[in-house]
Amino acid sequence: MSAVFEVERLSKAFGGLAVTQAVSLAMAPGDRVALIGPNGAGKTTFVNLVTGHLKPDSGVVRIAGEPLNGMNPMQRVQRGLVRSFQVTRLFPEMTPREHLALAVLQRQGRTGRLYGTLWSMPEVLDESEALLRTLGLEAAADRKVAEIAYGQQRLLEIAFALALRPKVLLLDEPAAGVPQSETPRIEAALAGLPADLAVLMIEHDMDLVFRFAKRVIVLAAGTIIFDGAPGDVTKDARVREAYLGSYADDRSVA
Ligand SMILES: Nc1ncnc2c1ncn2[C@@H]1O[C@H](COP(=O)(O)OP(=O)(O)OP(=O)(O)O)[C@@H](O)[C@H]1O
Repeated sequence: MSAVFEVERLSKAFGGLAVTQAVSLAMAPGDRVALIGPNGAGKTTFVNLVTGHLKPDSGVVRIAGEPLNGMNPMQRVQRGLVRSFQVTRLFPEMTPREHLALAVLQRQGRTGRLYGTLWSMPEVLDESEALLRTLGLEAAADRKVAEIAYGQQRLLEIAFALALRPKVLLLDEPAAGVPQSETPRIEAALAGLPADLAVLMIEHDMDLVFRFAKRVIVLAAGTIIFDGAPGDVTKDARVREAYLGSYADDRSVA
């Protein structure tokens, strides 16, 4: 299948520090990829380059064949490249239903008209309702975000991203900080993501990586040192040295 997301020789240095070094990858619709690597490997910088929050020194990012060079983050969202909204960017006084309605309006380019007309737009409300149901957020739908559980806030991040109808979804540690009792719901939400969506998840929790990803990319010191099947990643000598040594040993004992 042809690539929906392509990164070609993306590079970025901060002063003398080369943080992203000629990184290339391609993903097809439906791919489930985990991006892992030690602290400081350059994962966040890579995502910021891709989303347009940072300007690369060189390289190209394409969505469905279209180069995104020079586009700002919002233009990239409109092309289908969506990073899951961060909890810290949710509005504490607004409800999940209101967030999702706003996301749908944003996608439709109608954010100028807010509350007065929002509640008389049945198609916006129906879509919000469907997302609330998909993510299991019905019970929290009309409570203030500040008052709902952290796990529900993280589910809302995913719902918000889906309301933007991404082709490529970048997820940043979707279960981090979530109490163990709530993680099964996050994992269920990940398992239920649209089948044709390409998902790139940055994750430190290797158990979650192994349950979610069909392919693992390891970044170390700004370069990709492994890109392959989850079953092979813990056997790879460079990966063991750079990152996963102790985890791999634990698994081989288990
Ligand atoms: N704006 C910046 N200016 C200078 N150096 C930076 C900047 N942003 C990141 N760095 C450096 O780039 C390197 C990669 O950082 P980055 O945050 O991308 O790594 P990471 O893999 O996301 O790490 P973590 O897993 O800890 O979040 C680090 O050495 C960091 O100090």
